[in-house]
Amino acid sequence: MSLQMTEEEHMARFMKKIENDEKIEADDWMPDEYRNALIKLISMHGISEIMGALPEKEWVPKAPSLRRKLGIMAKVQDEMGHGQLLLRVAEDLMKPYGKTREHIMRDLFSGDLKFHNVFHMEAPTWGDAGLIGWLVDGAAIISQTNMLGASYGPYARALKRICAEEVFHAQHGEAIIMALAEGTDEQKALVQDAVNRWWEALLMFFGPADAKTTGSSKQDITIKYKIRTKTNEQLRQDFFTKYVPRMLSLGLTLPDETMYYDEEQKLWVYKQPDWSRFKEIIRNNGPKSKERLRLRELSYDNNAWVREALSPSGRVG
Ligand SMILES: CC(C)(COP(=O)(O)OP(=O)(O)OC[C@H]1O[C@@H](n2cnc3c(N)ncnc32)[C@H](O)[C@@H]1OP(=O)(O)O)[C@@H](O)C(=O)NCCC(=O)NCCSC(=O)Cc1ccccc1
Repeated sequence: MSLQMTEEEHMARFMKKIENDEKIEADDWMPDEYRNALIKLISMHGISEIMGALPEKEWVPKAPSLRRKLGIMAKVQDEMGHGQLLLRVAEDLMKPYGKTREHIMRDLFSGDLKFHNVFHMEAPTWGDAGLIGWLVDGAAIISQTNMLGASYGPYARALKRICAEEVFHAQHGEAIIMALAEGTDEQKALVQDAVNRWWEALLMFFGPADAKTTGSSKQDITIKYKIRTKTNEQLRQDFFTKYVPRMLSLGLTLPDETMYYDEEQKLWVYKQPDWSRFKEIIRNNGPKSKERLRLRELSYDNNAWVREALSPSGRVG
């Protein structure tokens, strides 16, 4: 019967499901606009988790104690796991286009698929390693809980597990930052320097407020289809509300002297980051973009034999 339905009837039924908060599953009919928005969002999210493992991976051999080494090693492993989980979700969506995870990886190497701005940045000290866990994972929790009720079932279910693990990651980061913030002057300075270095990248984390910066924005589409509920700017404001008081209570100085909370508007007023720099960074012209992409590509090629052995046509042993 469903084969005889017209495109309009399919669309009406689909929108009814969205309105009723029913989940859309991988094999259900969906409009191209919905599928393409999900592919873009989930492949970018998945690949960012994988690229996101690299800055902290640099700190595994240099962690200051065995306990910290085990903690950061487990986190790196978790992030790679999140990436794999999400790439599987994206792969299912790309089936009608005959594309696989291999294509996502190739798109990353060719520059066609962008990864998250924060993972193009340097992490030169142990303060940066702690700050990534505390504030980058903290920002990730805010953006991802915004999609826990996503209309696309496979993504919502993957996010449930991912968010639960991200909470551990944020606690791991917070523990590192608290230890440094209660330490010597030199240790306190490590945290402040890391905050100064990461502030702009953290503002950029949630994306530009509207399409003026990048020329396109899928916020309207993702909100219309109930993939997310809040806009990029609302998420950024939530981040300030949660973390600015915590940063101040640790004795940290905000790198933006002009920032304040406007009681009337119920909004944080802050200095905009340099959005032209954001565009450059996500075009793989950030401080660590090329080096991390090279590393990713090298390990992808070195491990080709594993994928080959596991493929149905591959030989094992
Ligand atoms: C909220 C936002 C980030 C941005 O909302 P959107 O609806 O996409 O905004 P909009 O359409 O207005 O953007 C216009 C254009 O700009 C692009 N663009 C925007 N922002 C960024 C950006 N920040 N970086 C780079 N590009 C960005 C966007 O793609 C689009 O490109 P186009 O012009 O179409 O080519 C959304 O993508 C999201 O929720 N992602 C899922 C969660 C996720 O990715 N989490 C992070 C990683 S996991 C993590 O952190 C855990 C972890 C921690 C530690 C270590 C390891 C792992």
